[in-house]
Amino acid sequence: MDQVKATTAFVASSSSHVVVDSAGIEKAVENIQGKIPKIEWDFEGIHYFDNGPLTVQYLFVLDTLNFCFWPDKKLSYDDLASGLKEALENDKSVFDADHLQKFTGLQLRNLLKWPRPLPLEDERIRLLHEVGFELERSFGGKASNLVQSCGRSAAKLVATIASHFPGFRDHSVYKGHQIFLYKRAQIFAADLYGAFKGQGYGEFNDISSITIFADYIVPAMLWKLGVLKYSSALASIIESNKEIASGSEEEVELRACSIYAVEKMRDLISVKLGKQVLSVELDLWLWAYGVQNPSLPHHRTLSIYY
Ligand SMILES: Nc1nc2c(c(CN[C@H]3C=C[C@H](O)[C@@H]3O)cn2[C@@H]2O[C@H](COP(=O)(O)O)[C@@H](O)[C@H]2O)c(=O)[nH]1
Repeated sequence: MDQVKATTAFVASSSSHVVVDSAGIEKAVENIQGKIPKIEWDFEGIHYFDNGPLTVQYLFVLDTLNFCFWPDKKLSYDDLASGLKEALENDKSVFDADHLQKFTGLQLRNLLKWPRPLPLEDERIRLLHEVGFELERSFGGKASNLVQSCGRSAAKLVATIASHFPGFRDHSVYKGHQIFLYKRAQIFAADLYGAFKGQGYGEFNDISSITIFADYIVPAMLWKLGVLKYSSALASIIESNKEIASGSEEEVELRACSIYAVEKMRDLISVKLGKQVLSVELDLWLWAYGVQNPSLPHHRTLSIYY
């Protein structure tokens, strides 16, 4: 996690298209007035939960596929979470490692009851195969063993996932430097923490080391709050729904500056309000408000990472 914090700080200090506005941060923190709106994990009531290892398997599959919904105007994260939940309720073996290795695009589509190909469907299938294969090879087929092997450390969980599963290596090269963002690996740790309410598979002694999950909703919310400012060229690209290339300076800045800005918000909350807040809590607040504002323009990048 130190790499995520250090490298995103480097982007924020070198950025050309996005500015992290300290006055905007001050204002956002003042407006919070000591109360970070408390959002319940699963506030939408769409996730599978049985308090056991099958929930861990469900969340790992969910976060393997937790990216790029926007190219289909109707598809959202909720369709994925609730579709996978229903599939698991109908067949408890659906996400067994041997099944994951054999999934086809059509099967995944049918499982989610989606009438047309999913965005980046071939990549989704490749990633399911990769996860099934590596879970079987190194963790007895079970995501719960992967979690248990990390001894209640969220940072170790993120590092272990990144080292075993290439599809989770959410890195970019920016102005010659490697930048670490790890959205889906971190959100898996946060989902465990949220679903199991910090107990059992969700107990981590270092949950405060996790940063926000740099997707396309949180940057849009930070922009709306005045925490992020865009160059006029970037603002017009986002407002006109033009695609931004994966790995471009603009894309890396949007994501990295979001992580850095929320870390700065945490620091300021600690100094001004004497409270320690988790990035997980700030992320859920920002994301929940962001998705409830569908008119909020967000950047569009074809990516398997978010
Ligand atoms: N930063 C952040 N990004 C998140 C989530 C979640 C869902 N987390 C669940 C966990 C607990 C809650 O109960 C949530 O339901 C999805 N995303 C991202 O949003 C985008 C989808 O948007 P749209 O196309 O409108 O559905 C896409 O990039 C997706 O990867 C989050 O929590 N934080």
